[in-house]
Amino acid sequence: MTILETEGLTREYGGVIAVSKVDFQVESGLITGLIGPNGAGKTTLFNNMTGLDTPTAGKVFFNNKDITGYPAHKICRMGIARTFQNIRLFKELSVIENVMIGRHFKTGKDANKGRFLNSLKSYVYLRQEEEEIYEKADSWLDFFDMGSLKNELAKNLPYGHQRELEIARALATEPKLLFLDEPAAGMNPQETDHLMNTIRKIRDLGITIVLIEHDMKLVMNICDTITVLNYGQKLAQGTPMQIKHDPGVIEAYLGKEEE
Ligand SMILES: Nc1ncnc2c1ncn2[C@@H]1O[C@H](COP(=O)(O)OP(=O)(O)OP(=O)(O)O)[C@@H](O)[C@H]1O
Repeated sequence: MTILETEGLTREYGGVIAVSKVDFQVESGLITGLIGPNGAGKTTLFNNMTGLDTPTAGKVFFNNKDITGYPAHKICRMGIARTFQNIRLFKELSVIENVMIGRHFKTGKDANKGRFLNSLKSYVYLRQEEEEIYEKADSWLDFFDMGSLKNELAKNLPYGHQRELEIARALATEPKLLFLDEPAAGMNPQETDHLMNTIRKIRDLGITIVLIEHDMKLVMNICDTITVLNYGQKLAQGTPMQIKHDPGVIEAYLGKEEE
């Protein structure tokens, strides 16, 4: 079943066509890789599917609903979460507070509900909600084997843990679909191996994953399906094996990587 798709998605900046008429499909329950050389349009496509940017043409559908142009917070509440290429943690906050912020983002609307007249009721409600948010964040940290680090400041974590903490924060919004933008960037081989296991574990929870990644070992090992962009256009789509042997892909991308 297709959980998300784009139809003819195009994003033009002035004269630059960053993404051109891309039809991209994400199948529910799978890990989809999005690869391509630098400047191919991967992050632009991510931004246009997650509400950080609006396509100049084309459509985005989530569970068959047209979400083109929806703002990021609305898309998040519908069940799509993401991480970014660069680390965006609150470095002076604790590890668990960073995860709780993700959960607050999801529940924020309800927490503000009965603002004035129901202030006492809402105080009790917020206390309860805060405890639930803490418990939930705690269980996500256990999932990431970071339970013992929950009171550390985020800035004191080793790099690989910081990147995984960002994923934990995104998961705290309870998404059905998770976008990861270069999750292994800057990781050493041990950290990358740990990340691969983590991503598989997330998929096994039933969460659909789309990832942009330059690390070919990671992409080829964990993706069920891969889409390749080149100069803003879709060049190929298939299993890792099909992509590995696609002459157009080898010329545009993998060939260069193997040099
Ligand atoms: N806000 C913008 N204004 C103008 N041009 C942009 C903007 N964002 C992206 N571009 C251009 O669009 C093209 C695609 O960029 P994008 O960042 O999406 O590529 P990418 O595949 O994610 O690259 P990388 O692997 O290096 O992160 C590039 O030529 C880039 O310079």
